[in-house]
Amino acid sequence: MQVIHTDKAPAAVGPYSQAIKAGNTLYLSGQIAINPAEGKIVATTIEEQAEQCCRNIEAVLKEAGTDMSKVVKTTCFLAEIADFKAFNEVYAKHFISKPARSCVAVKDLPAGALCEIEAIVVTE
Ligand SMILES: CC(=[NH2+])C(=O)[O-]
Repeated sequence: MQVIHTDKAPAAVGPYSQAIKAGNTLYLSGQIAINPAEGKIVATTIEEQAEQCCRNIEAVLKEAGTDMSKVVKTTCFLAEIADFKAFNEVYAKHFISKPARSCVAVKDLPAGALCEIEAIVVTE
């Protein structure tokens, strides 16, 4: 088991790692729209927050030596299901390979985030 950490993605806001590699599978913790340089959520709209989540995921994947094309499954959490369409438009620009996905609306997300994305990657 290998812990993945990069300063180019936000530090965890709780007791978890940014990602854990176990065998040829990489499990990414959920990313909310924390800007790693600021250490807080700066983005205000769902589009901006979705973009920051994707950038954070890309940074963790890069640290692990992989990329978005290897993501096999994501789980997406929205604070408002009304954001589904706008969220999808940003998400689709990053997850071009269309991994399997579940997307649900939840009551609240950490730090008042509007969205959170977690991902599973199978490496070679
Ligand atoms: C943001 C997140 N991944 C957590 O578990 O709080």
